[in-house]
Amino acid sequence: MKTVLVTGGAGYIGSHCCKAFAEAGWSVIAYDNLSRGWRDAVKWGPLVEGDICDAAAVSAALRQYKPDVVAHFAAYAYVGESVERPELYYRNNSFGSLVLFEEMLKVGADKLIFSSTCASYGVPVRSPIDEMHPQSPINPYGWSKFIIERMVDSLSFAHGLNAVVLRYFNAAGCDPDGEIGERHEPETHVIPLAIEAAVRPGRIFTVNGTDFDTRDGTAVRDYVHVTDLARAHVLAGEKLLRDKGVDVYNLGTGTGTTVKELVDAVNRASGSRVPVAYGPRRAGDPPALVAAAGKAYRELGWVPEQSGIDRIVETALAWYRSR
Ligand SMILES: NC(=O)c1ccc[n+]([C@@H]2O[C@H](COP(=O)([O-])OP(=O)(O)OC[C@H]3O[C@@H](n4cnc5c(N)ncnc54)[C@H](O)[C@@H]3O)[C@@H](O)[C@H]2O)c1
Ligand SMILES: O=c1ccn([C@@H]2O[C@H](COP(=O)(O)OP(=O)(O)O[C@H]3O[C@H](CO)[C@@H](O)[C@H](O)[C@H]3O)[C@@H](O)[C@H]2O)c(=O)[nH]1
Repeated sequence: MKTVLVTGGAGYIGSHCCKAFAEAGWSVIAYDNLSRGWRDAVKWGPLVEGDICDAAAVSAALRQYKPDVVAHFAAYAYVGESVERPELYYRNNSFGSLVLFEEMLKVGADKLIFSSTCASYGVPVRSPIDEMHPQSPINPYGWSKFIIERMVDSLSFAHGLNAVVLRYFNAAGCDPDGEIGERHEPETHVIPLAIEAAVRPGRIFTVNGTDFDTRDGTAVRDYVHVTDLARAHVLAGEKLLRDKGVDVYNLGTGTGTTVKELVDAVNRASGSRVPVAYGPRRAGDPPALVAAAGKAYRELGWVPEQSGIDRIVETALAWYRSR
């Protein structure tokens, strides 16, 4: 049986990946400091409570569990917060990743799956965005991830680190079995906030910006179901067991959805109307991010199966109601 150590395994995407790896027959260890994760989201193996910035704790976990693959999700991931407090992002994400990678190399753990982001592209110069698109982030979160990607390249060249870098577009939806879901505190993500406004009396959903150069003036994102993302990690893990080097894949669907279209989808799924207000753009938000993900389809054999916007909203709403 192969073992994967999942940093950030108590978080939203990390916990869904723990489930996918366990279902594929892997032994799963979650490594998380619970700063933004949830103890009860760790259900498919032990939780090691530790910080990626703590070299001794990382080293102890690697030595104890000897993972075949490390899947590295642990990070802060709010675009808006990163604009206000960039130092948090460079320390926790960029420095923390360096500590993790150094400790991995010291113990000979040389296979990494890294959670990168379409936020590393910045404002696209062409769309859909393929992996060769220039990376020029417009927020510190995107830069913190860009820096980690460059570290991965350099450590691969110098020390033989092998990696699959996955640039996710917008993770969305929840486990269709309802075992885990999207939980951020504070919640800043568009789908849970729109659902909350639809379901809880008195809540109003604010559209951030109506003057983007998009089909209805609101921002376009490529929403991809978290369960589809999770499956891509298992395929990436299997690839790492076969191949050496560094490979980069976009994970998205190729279909963009505007904020207004999302609100329509939440209206359809919930049977009520989201009360909407219109506000200014949020700092650091690109107008449109849509993936060209053909490389992942071709090379990993990954096909998104649950990423239609209605299915995403349906699973997110079911999770919300179950709580
Ligand atoms: N949510 C998205 O749409 C999206 C898109 C692209 C990339 N990503 C990336 O995917 C990863 C997971 O995102 P998420 O939405 O699940 O976030 P999340 O906040 O739900 O999960 C992150 C987890 O990492 C843990 N963590 C943070 N700092 C840590 C540290 N120093 N040491 C140990 N654990 C730490 C948190 O406690 C949390 O459980 C992140 O790397 C994020 O940048 C997310
Ligand atoms: O109440 C809200 C919340 C969000 N939005 C807008 O909806 C879009 C999507 O926002 P959000 O759900 O916060 O996602 P992103 O800001 O795109 O960031 C997510 O997706 C990125 C990839 O695009 C990841 O890297 C980040 O970690 C993840 O938080 C943006 O235009 C937001 O301004 C609103 O209009 N109203």
